[in-house]
Order: sequence, then structure tokens, then C-alpha cells
Amino acid sequence: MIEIQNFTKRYGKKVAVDDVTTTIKPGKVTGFLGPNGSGKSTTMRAIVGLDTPTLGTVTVNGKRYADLSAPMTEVGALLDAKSLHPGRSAFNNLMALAHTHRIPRSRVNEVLNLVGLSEVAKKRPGGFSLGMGQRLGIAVALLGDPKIIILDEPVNGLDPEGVRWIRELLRSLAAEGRTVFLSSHLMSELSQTADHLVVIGKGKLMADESMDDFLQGAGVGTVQVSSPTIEELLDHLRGPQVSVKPVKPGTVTISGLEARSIGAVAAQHGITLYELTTHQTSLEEAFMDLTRDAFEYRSK
Ligand SMILES: Nc1ncnc2c1ncn2[C@@H]1O[C@H](COP(=O)(O)OP(=O)(O)OP(=O)(O)O)[C@@H](O)[C@H]1O
Repeated sequence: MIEIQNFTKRYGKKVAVDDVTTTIKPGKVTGFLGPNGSGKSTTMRAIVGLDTPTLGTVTVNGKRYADLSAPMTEVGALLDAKSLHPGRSAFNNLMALAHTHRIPRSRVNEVLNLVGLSEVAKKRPGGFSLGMGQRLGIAVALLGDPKIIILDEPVNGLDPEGVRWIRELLRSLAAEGRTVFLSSHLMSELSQTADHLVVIGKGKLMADESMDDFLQGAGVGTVQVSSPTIEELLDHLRGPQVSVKPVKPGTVTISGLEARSIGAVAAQHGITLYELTTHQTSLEEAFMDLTRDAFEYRSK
């Protein structure tokens, strides 16, 4: 579990993160979403003690990172994939870390296998593609078999196969009961991986909710229906997966049903419809709506 309490980080006059409070829970993939410059990396750096909060506290399993006795076995982080020694082989980079953290050699081979780099283990990361570098960075993060995994934009540079691979890897780590926290500036990336979403804009917390609630609140996959006898129609549509939000008298948005099913039920009961529109909001639009005023850099 990662607990972030009233975390504020200032660089001189610049407020990078502004009074953020959230808890990242185990057994889930939590996505950390925000436009460029919104404070994601600063928050992640604070979790692993690379940045000191100006105000507030950031703890992992109830302790500050600096107070952990075996940090690599508690928290694994991929923050900057380029931070490895470029002239040392992938294997030796991992071995050096394993050695200083009392991690057995067998684990080095295990993680190289896990990230699909066994065949290039003797090669130097200086010559790696961006995607291979990311995989090696993930191997470093997983080396200590940590309960908490933090990844800053892990999908950067990965090809579609790599993206699918990392998605499955993160889901399986969460299924093992680990805390998985990953950042991205793209909603589409997180929507397929994250169970929970923390959204940040210009350093401020903008949303902290389950992915399902976020999508529902944003109107993704909803249908707007108008009818002079809307209540009668709703009586026929109720079900455990169906939720209804009033828009104005006679008009509602419905999630959990497709327009065609709603139309069919209306026809079956002779109910007049004035409107039956599938909401086409994309995930990216929903995210942009939420952080509309929070973009530091926006292309015109
Ligand atoms: N060491 C620093 N000194 C001064 N300002 C900084 C420093 N580090 C970050 N900032 C500023 O703090 C803000 C948040 O930066 P941060 O890197 O945390 O954002 P981010 O959400 O990770 O963005 P990106 O997706 O571009 O990496 C930005 O305005 C950035 O310019």
C-alpha cells in the first residue's frame, strides 16, 4: 500500500504537486493519469525517496522509503529506463544490483526470462532499442520480487506486442496481490489495464475512483433516451447492470444497455421514443474534459 497524504512539492515558486492525498491499494492496477507536466513523475519520485515533500508525507507499507530495511524487496520502480550503466551487459547490470541487495543470482536469470531478454543478456543496454531498454528497466523493478511496483510511463517505446505483454504482466502482478501503480498521459493505455484511476492536472488531484465509475461518470458507452413515458420504459429496463441518470424531464442517460436493446424493449411495449442516441464520447475526450484547464502545454 502506498499512502500519499497532503503531498505538496514546490521547486522554488513552481508548485509541481499541490496537496494530493490518495491511497494506492494492493491487488489492483492503479493508473496515474495526467497531461505532461502535471506532477506524475514528481509524485513517483517522492514515493521512492528521490524527492522530499515540501509538505505532507508519502509512505510505503507505513514507512518512509528511506526507512525501509530492504527497499528493493518492498518497492520496485521503473522511473528512468536510461539510468542503467550503458557499458555493462544487461546481466551484469542486474547482477550488480542483486549483489548489493543480497538477491540471489537465480533471480537475475528469472527476471531476464520474465521480460524476454534472456537471449540478449550478454549485450550492453547502450545498444538496446527503446523497447528493450524498457524491458530491462522492468526487470530491475521486479528484481527484488517486490510487493509494490511503480512504473512511470512504462509503455513508452514499446511496440503493440510489447504493450500487450506489459498489460498482461501488470494484471498478473496485481492478481498476485501486489500494488501496481503506473503512470501515463494517455487514457486509452490505462483504460485497458487499470482497475482504478487517479487523475492529476497541474499538480492537483482531479479524480480518484474505479475505472468503471470514471467511464460511467464520463458518459462513455451510455445511451441518451427521451420519451413522453420514460418512467414506463425504465420499469421495463431495470436490471443489475443498468444504471440511469436523469438529464431533464423525460430524458435520461442509460449505461449497461445498448441502444438497440432499449429500442427493442420500447417497441415491444408500444412506447414512443423521441430520442435514442449512443454517446460517442471517447476515453480521451472524457479525460480532456476532466483536465480541460489543467494542461500546461497544449497544441493549438
Ligand atoms: N527539478 C525540477 N525543478 C524545477 N521544476 C521541476 C523539476 N521537476 C519537475 N518540475 C516541474 O514540475 C512540474 C511537474 O513535473 P513532472 O515531471 O512531475 O510532471 P509529469 O506529470 O511527470 O510530466 P511528464 O508526463 O511530462 O513527465 C512541471 O511543471 C515541471 O516542469
